[in-house]
Amino acid sequence: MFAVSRLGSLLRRCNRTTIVSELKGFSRAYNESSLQSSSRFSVPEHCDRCLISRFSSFQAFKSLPKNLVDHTTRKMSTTAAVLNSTVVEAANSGLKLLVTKGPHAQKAVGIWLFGCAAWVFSLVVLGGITRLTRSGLSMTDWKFTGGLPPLTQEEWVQEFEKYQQSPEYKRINKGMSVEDFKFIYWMEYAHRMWGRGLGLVFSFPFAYFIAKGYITRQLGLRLSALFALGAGQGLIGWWMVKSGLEEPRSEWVQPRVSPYRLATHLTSAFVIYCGILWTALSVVMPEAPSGALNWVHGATKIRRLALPASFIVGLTAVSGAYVAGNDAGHAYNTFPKMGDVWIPDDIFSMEPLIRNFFENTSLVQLNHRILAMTTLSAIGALWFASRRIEVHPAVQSLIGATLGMAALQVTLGLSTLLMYVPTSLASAHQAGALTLLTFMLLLVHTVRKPSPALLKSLASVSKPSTVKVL
Ligand code: HEM
Repeated sequence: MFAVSRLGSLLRRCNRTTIVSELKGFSRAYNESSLQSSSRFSVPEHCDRCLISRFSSFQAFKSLPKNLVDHTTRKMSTTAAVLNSTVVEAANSGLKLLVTKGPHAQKAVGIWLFGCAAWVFSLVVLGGITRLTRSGLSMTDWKFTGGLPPLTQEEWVQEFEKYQQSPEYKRINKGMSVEDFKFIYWMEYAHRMWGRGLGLVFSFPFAYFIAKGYITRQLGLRLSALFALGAGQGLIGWWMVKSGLEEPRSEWVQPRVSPYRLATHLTSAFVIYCGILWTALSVVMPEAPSGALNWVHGATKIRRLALPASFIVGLTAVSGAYVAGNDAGHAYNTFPKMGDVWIPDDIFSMEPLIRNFFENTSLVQLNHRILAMTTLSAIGALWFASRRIEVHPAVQSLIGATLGMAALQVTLGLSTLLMYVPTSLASAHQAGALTLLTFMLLLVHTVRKPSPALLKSLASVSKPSTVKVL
């Protein structure tokens, strides 16, 4: 790594005198370097090769003594070979690569999976806006493969007539015009089609990569499970919408989807998102980034704190789904007190007791507040503890960024509540929850257990400071 970065700066500066002196140092450094015995598992093999060929064909070197250039090139090739054989060794001794056929395949599959994760992210946000603009109950039927929207005025009128039979029209939107109906219909239609689009964007490249032989059995099984979850998500979505098309229990109750089904739909979306993102990270980063052995020990300590913190973030997000599902954000629009009190007196007014946790506006909101504050404290504690732990600087920065995101998310949640749930803030708060989950996932992935091969090789390096960071 030392050599590659030296060469990189050499190529950038391109000044002949500097090049000559750099080259001499470069060559000397190679001879003396402990690099050949150090390990570096995720070596981008193609980069080494590409640098070597760039090095030997670089115009400015043509006028340099041939033996110097040849010597350095030979040394570089040897080092690359040593490093790459370490990769193979690592693979043979426990490092499981999810993608075969080299770095090009790894990159292609990684880009595809990160793209799919971004698609799911946007789908969740679009779903949130659909709910917040009360558009989610505008389509009164569902086909697995979808269908064309109404194209003529006559078809729009027919579709509108179907909507007029729904409890939402009768109790909330009575008197709505066809033009207004078109808006809510298009919102829901876009959400459904975006979901189906994900199915295509996921399955076609998946089939292609399988045909090319890039996907290992383990990755294939994992992605098939995620695909099944995605298909199931469509069914859950319709199961949720159906509950909103049924007549409410009493005439005083506003028609809305079941909070249980909404929470299931949202939680499943979070699980799919995290599953794809984790897999994408594992594809492009098959080995935990390490460095010196003491950083690996530090990472273990961070992992012990980060895992429970991630669990609390997940729980807070699910509790948020119940706040949304019960429209609980429209009550107690004050903070830190709920109205004039700290704890409303009706938090256990429903029978049986357990129902209060999922259906009682007061308790649902109180739970979300408590969990949100616990999340912020847990991440704050993680940040504080990490300052005393010797760990890779990138992990340190990631923890700082996660704490910043948690603070932003709490601010967004408070603003959503205090401003009576405007669509813009509420959907930013929802996107914030996903972003916070992304940070936590990235952190847990970065500090995951290194492979036995990496541990062994780090332990064999006597001077940690000579091991370069990737
Ligand atoms: C780390 C902290 C937090 C996380 C991870 C989080 C997560 C979530 C999630 C996932 C939702 C559901 C969004 C949707 O489906 O539209 C939600 C809704 C909500 N959250 Fe939070 N939240 C946090 C903090 C807070 C705080 C501190 C408050 C205010 C006291 C708050 C108030 C709300 C409200 C009012 C809603 C309902 C918005 C709606 O009806 O769309 N949240 N939260």
